[in-house]
Amino acid sequence: MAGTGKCLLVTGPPGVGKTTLIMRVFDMIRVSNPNLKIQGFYTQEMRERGQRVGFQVVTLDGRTSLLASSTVSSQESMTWPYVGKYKVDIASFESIALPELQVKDDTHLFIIDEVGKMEMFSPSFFPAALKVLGSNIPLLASIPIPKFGRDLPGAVARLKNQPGVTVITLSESNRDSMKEHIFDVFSGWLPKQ
Ligand SMILES: Nc1ncnc2c1ncn2[C@@H]1O[C@H](COP(=O)(O)OP(=O)(O)OP(=O)(O)O)[C@@H](O)[C@H]1O
Repeated sequence: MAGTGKCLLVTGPPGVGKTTLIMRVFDMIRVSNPNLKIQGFYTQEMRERGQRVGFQVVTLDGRTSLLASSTVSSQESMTWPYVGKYKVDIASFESIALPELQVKDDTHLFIIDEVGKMEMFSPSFFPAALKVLGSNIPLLASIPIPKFGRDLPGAVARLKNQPGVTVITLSESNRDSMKEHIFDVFSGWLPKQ
């Protein structure tokens, strides 16, 4: 790994606003220069009748795929790993996330929300994220801090320690000012219109 990455890593407890922040910054960047080629995905809750029933991955151009579900009961899902009450559909996640992490000559920015426990069940995901980091293409990513202070998986902790990675810890009091700060940092890294 060359360690030349231009990466901001947003961390914070569940629900503090990581996805919201990243999507707001994404919108600001897109408006500032609509010609940028931005790859990546964000992770979104799935709700039915007010209850959370799973998570899906959404690409930045709006395609969706299942990440994990508490209601799936097919034969196929018998072997899927559990995180809490959710079964992780690794194949579905990989089908949409891995192509987004392909480093291409004309990519300006990667967004990965999030590098979490469910995503880490894919053996190909973390190596792909490290490749993005080593590509010197700017990267905005999020990593959750687990609720009960358990250690992050080793690989995730490693990402935080890569050279070129700046960690931003989000709280309710700094999340609005961080939006401007992160946008400013990326504006300095990205081509102007
Ligand atoms: N700056 C903000 N002002 C007001 N509400 C916010 C803000 N950021 C997030 N929220 C609200 O907080 C809730 C959680 O936000 P979000 O999903 O972005 O958090 P998260 O840190 O990504 O959560 P998770 O770790 O579970 O993925 C949402 O309902 C969102 O509308």
